[in-house]
Amino acid sequence: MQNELDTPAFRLAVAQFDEAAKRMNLDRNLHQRLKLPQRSLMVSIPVRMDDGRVEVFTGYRVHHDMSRGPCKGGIRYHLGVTLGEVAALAMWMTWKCALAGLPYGGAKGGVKVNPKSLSRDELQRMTRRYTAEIFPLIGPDRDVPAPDVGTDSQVMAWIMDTYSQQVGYASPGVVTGKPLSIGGSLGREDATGRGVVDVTLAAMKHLELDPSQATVAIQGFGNVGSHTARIMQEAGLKVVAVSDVNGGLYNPKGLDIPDILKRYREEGTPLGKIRSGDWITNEDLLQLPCTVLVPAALSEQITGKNADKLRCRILAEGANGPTTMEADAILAEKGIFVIPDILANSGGVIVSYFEWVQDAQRFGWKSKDIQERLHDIITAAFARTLAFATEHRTSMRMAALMGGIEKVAQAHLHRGLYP
Ligand SMILES: NC(=O)C1=CN([C@@H]2O[C@H](COP(=O)(O)OP(=O)(O)OC[C@H]3O[C@@H](n4cnc5c(N)ncnc54)[C@H](O)[C@@H]3O)[C@@H](O)[C@H]2O)C=CC1
Ligand SMILES: O=C(O)CCC(=O)C(=O)O
Repeated sequence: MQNELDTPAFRLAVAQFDEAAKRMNLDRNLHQRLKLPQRSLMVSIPVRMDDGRVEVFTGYRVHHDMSRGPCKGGIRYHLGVTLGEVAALAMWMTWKCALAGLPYGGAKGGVKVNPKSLSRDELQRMTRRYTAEIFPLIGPDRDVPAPDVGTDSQVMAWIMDTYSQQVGYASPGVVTGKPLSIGGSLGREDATGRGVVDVTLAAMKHLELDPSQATVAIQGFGNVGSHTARIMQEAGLKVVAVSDVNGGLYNPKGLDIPDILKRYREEGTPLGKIRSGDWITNEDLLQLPCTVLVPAALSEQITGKNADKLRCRILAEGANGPTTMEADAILAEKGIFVIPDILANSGGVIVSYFEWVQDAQRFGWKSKDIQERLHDIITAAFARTLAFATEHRTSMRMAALMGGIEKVAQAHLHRGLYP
């Protein structure tokens, strides 16, 4: 298995973990165990295509660690999906859930596919077959998937339906990020973006920066990027750049985000045809002068090659694993304040937790309560991480990782597994 795990994302996750484990003097046996997934399932997914052919897709579901509770983590549909990437994302989920104090372990899933190349019927058939193949691993008390890159509430609804058919009753708690009609939660759709804004505002307060004078550039305009843009603007910051896979728009005077959202999301107009700013590449976007840079697309975007060119004051990592370790060292030298992924983007899984609790309670919470509880949990995690980083003179990333790993280590210790 180790050869198949050997991908850039997995190497990054393990290198971060090794560094944190060394600093905290983590038990050697536990270190060896947590370097690898607890279990990984690789599945073949035969799908009848609309033209009658059968195409076989490859999918994965990985459980990194379940010492603290059921596993939790999204499902990614993307051509770049590999076992190593899914395993890295699962490891990050373990630390993320522990850091936020959620009673979960870490998991992730994925299918190597471009979902945009499938018809809606093909996508539904593929999702149902993938669910049937990973059925032995998932369940409300076992492993609870959610949306990630290339998946959304509709995909979660198909998973919930397929799982429910198998067990013979409606089981809303098997996934989060569902439509409201089948047990979804208010506020889950924009939760990751809302959390990014909550921690960005906390960082600005710490750095004594005025939000009304701040500019924001956001790479990625999907679930995380688009809601981050809207909520940043609602909070009084000026969003000067947004992008998707094809490139982005830049306007130093500020973009009209509600108008862009309406045309891009509701009318399907490509970003390049919305003339409210200059057209720039994704590489250009990362190098714009701005107060806050939010990578909200894929991993390893900020590397040893471009980190020196960043001109932001705060890097708020909406994406998972957007920054390599080499880049981290350069950003530290430049004095860029990094809010690491497992903290910055934890709003999604925090509200997923609320959804799972509401499903178990069969009782829906108000939007106001969800936003307040999200704010309380994520800003408390930010404050703990900042206090630890300051006291131990370490980076925010190492402080966040050590905070999460420590809770996982305690769970292993109390359960009598290690040392
Ligand atoms: N959806 C969620 O609740 C959470 C997502 N995340 C992370 O946030 C990131 C984005 O996820 P979502 O917004 O859910 O995905 P999404 O599929 O909704 O959107 C992805 C966006 O990234 C863009 N993109 C893809 N490749 C790109 C590239 N090479 N350069 C620039 N842009 C590119 C796409 O065009 C799209 O706008 C991922 O790293 C994901 O793991 C983290 C926590 C929760
Ligand atoms: O909402 C969830 O359960 C997980 C979201 C996710 O995949 C992530 O935080 O990376």
